[in-house]
Amino acid sequence: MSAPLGVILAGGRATRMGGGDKGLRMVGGRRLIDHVIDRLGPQCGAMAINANGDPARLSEFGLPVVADSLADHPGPLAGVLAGLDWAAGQGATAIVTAAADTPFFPKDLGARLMASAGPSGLCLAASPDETGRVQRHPTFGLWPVALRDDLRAALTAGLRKIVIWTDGHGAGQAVFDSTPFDPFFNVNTPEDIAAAEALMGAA
Ligand SMILES: Nc1nc2c(ncn2[C@@H]2O[C@H](COP(=O)(O)OP(=O)(O)OP(=O)(O)O)[C@@H](O)[C@H]2O)c(=O)[nH]1
Repeated sequence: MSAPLGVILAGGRATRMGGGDKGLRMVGGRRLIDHVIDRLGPQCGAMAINANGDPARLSEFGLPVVADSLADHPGPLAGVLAGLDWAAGQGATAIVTAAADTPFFPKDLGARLMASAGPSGLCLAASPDETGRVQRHPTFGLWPVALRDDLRAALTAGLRKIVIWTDGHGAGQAVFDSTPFDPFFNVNTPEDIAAAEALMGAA
């Protein structure tokens, strides 16, 4: 199987950050999306960024910027669908998604998702939280292009919660270690930027 394509989910309103594009925030002297590109690039074929609004503001990364294909559908699932539509146009069979606000996600994300995929080819990443309970991270997943019309129909019918759809398709789960810190730590607030910079040396 050829390597999946990579899609960086960079939509959303970033209300906890005070608005704007979270992916353009500086962490350790670089934009969050730069960190994500560095991690995802070696794990996939071509990459694209998904975001709403004017794509020109994200053109500096030199990657295609794909807008959500379903207007007015809040949440990252619309971004996953837009990524699948883009990948279909490239003749690809699957995408790996990564959130633009998560600078330390695992360097073996794509390989582990592929190794743990369910029969439909779907897989989500997960990691234990501070209580030891395994939490899924639905913005980090392996998504087969063959399911895009099914996803489009579900979203059009009002689906909001990713895991309802992935559970319905027997998605696999790749569980990553959370020590010394959770690699899916994401930057939501200005305080999280400081926390990410403190972690930078350890990542
Ligand atoms: N395409 C798309 N992606 C989204 C949307 N909402 C959130 N995301 C992505 O989903 C991931 C998690 O986003 P959140 O932090 O929960 O939401 P947010 O809107 O970015 O931030 P808050 O407003 O502070 O909750 C990030 O990668 C976002 O870029 C959306 O409406 N469309």
